[in-house]
Amino acid sequence: MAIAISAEKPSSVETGLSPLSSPPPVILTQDELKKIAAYKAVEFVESGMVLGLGTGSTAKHAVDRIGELLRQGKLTNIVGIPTSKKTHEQAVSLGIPLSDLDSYPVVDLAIDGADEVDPFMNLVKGRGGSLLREKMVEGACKKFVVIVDESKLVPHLGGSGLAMPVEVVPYCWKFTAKRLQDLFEDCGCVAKLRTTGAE
Ligand SMILES: O=C[C@H](O)[C@H](O)[C@H](O)COP(=O)(O)O
Repeated sequence: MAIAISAEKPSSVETGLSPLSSPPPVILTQDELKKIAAYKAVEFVESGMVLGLGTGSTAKHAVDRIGELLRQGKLTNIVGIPTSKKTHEQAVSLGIPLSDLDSYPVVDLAIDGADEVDPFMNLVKGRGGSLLREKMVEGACKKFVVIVDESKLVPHLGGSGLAMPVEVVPYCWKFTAKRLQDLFEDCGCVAKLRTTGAE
């Protein structure tokens, strides 16, 4: 089951009041919108759950919130299964108890961001480099809550015009990149190795 939660910028409202008496418009940053959506998603979390912890700048807010609720004693007995090394480190720093799919092959709820969401809730994920682990953890969950801000909503997958993530094994990656590029050469796609810093 997949649920998408998105936060949209409020549209301006005509009030008929003079500009002097109108409150200033609330302008939320993209990060604030991500945080609002992430906090909403965490409302699905219940004590005792095994949770898939997503990766990325949106999921980070959800993991922060889960850590906060655990610290406050509002959530108890949670087991987190992180979808990346980065999320693992964040969860450890917040004191969230962690495990893996070997010990917990069924995940009650996973919360993660996405790169694109189409009107049918199909997703592009993995642009942050965590595609494989996300697929493993989120493929094992009973409920999947996807948190996105309005910039991720597209009329069709690929609609953002940004790179489509494909995870490959390191062995002969140039060979694989060439094969991939050849598949889509009619569209002028270029296969590029995603790098992080010097890696
Ligand atoms: O590999 C990364 C994940 O799929 C992320 O959930 C996705 O890239 C969205 O990341 P962000 O919330 O930073 O836009």
